[in-house]
Amino acid sequence: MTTISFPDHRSLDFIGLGRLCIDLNANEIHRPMEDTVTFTKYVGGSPANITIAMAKLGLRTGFIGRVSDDAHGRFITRYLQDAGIDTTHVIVDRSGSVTGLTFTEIKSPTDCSILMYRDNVADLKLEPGDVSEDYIQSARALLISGTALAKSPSREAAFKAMELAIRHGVVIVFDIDYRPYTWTSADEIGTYYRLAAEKSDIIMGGREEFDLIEALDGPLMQDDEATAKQWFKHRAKLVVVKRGGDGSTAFSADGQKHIGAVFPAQVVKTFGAGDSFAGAFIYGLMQGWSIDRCQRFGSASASIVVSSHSCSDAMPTASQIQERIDRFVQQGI
Ligand SMILES: Nc1ncnc2c1ncn2[C@@H]1O[C@H](COP(=O)(O)OP(=O)(O)OP(=O)(O)O)[C@@H](O)[C@H]1O
Ligand SMILES: O=C(O)C[C@@H](O)[C@H](O)C(=O)CO
Repeated sequence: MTTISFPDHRSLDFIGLGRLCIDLNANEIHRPMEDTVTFTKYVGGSPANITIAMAKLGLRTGFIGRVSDDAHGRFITRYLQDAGIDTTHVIVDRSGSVTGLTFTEIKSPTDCSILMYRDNVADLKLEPGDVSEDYIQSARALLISGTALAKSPSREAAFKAMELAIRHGVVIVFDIDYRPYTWTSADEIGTYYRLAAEKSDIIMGGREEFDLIEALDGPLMQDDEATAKQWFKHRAKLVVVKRGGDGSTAFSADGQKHIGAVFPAQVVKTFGAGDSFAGAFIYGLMQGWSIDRCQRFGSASASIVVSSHSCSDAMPTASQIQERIDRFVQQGI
């Protein structure tokens, strides 16, 4: 079994890098956003959600990012601190930037969409000088979310963080996290995502996200096995293809394929599944669990979060996840 070897004797388990935003989730659901009057505010941003998930699971976490110099930035920083996440490298951006906003529309449990306001956002103002070698070196794992590659100087900051992580044996988790905003062309997307994927130990994404970054490889791709082989040529030890309500497939470099099942849920909204899955899955890897157990843990976590109104707030503890697994085992699922 391919296990991921995380370095020991580090002061942090996990550092997230990139998007620190705000989710505004519709309160009046089962209708189009035009008919929504009120929203509930949560911390958002995929890397923030995943880091919050890791903190809720009891890991020692930190974050490298920029927040806006206003009440939204202060809200985010305070929330991270309250969650036990180190914010010594969360920087207040003083260029007049704003916090990215994600409005969510919940038309039905299976028809959800997000509307993102991302002009002049603070998270993409992250600079290479914000990335400290000592800080990177203090972690067992570093999460890079693909949207951090969408624009300079965040792009260069992310690549610097990856180079430092490689230098110091920090495991790089690359969540493709494709969001169409900010990117200018398919070639730009392919170029930077591929460069990042080639440096990463663990790559996670949806089938369509892998197709997007593998476009250069032509029609041969769109096949999970081919995708895994493609990235095993580089540094990857684990490639996870997420397929929504159809579960996930994890490929390990030793040639094994692991099918992850889905835990039934009373779905409120579908988004947040990937971030909760990722947090619990990586947590399991850091415990030295088998990949099958990590997938179960990730799927159970996702089933909790898709049954909730929020993403970040709803991230569960390890006992909550295990309780859900135990309940389904007792029910023979
Ligand atoms: N409707 C659902 N019910 C239960 N579990 C789900 C559901 N949708 C997704 N999951 C679980 O979450 C995992 C990841 O979901 P998905 O593939 O949607 O990730 P994603 O596209 O990154 O999600 P997000 O919408 O957060 O970006 C799946 O492999 C599955 O285990
Ligand atoms: O990643 C984003 O910017 C949006 C998230 O905050 C939101 O919770 C979501 O869509 C998670 O999948």
